[in-house]
Amino acid sequence: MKFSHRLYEKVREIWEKTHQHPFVDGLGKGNLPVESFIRYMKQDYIFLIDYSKLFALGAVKASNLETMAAFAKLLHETLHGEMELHRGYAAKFGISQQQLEETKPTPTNLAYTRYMLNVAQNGELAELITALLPCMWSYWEISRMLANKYPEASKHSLYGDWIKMYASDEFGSLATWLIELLDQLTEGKPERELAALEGHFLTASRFEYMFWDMIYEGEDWPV
Ligand SMILES: Cc1ncc(CN)c(N)n1
Repeated sequence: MKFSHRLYEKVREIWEKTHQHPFVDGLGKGNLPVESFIRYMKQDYIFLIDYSKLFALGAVKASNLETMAAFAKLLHETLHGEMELHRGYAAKFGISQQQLEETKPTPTNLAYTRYMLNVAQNGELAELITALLPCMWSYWEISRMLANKYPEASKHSLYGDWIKMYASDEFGSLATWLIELLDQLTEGKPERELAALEGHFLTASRFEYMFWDMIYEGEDWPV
């Protein structure tokens, strides 16, 4: 069995629960309150600033030019493709780029990005990938699931662009490239190392669920 299949099985229940989360469902149904989406978009923008750095670290840890170039492409696509989606939404809501950048992270947002950056800085390339992969892979899954479940979802005047971007073949091909690289890197690795990688994938999948939930519940610092 490919290691990515093992990872998928490990987190299947968490991802299914994520698919049913009212925030995610509201994106598909189109009835998510706009204030929740604005809060998400601002938190996600600063999340992506840190997330981009993981790709830069991936280029540092890559062992060949082809892999370096692919991480550089992922970095570019995140800064200029994915984050452009957020800047476009912000402009619609009258939020400036500076206001976006000055958003203060919630506890869950900060904990999630610090966790991934810590793994990326201290671990080898396979660890970096398992920590960042639920982010890309689960968004690709969620958006395709929503597009199938709610055929009108990708035409929604507000949330349609979000669904189209994450369900796109371009986004999917970046996620698939990472999955395939991880499968190559883990071939023949001892069980002790595979279990540690599985642990990163599980933790990041839990954080993905928590990210949706903290927006929905309006999490903030208690003091
Ligand atoms: C929290 C989160 N997770 C995943 C993605 C998809 N890159 C995102 N934009 N934000």
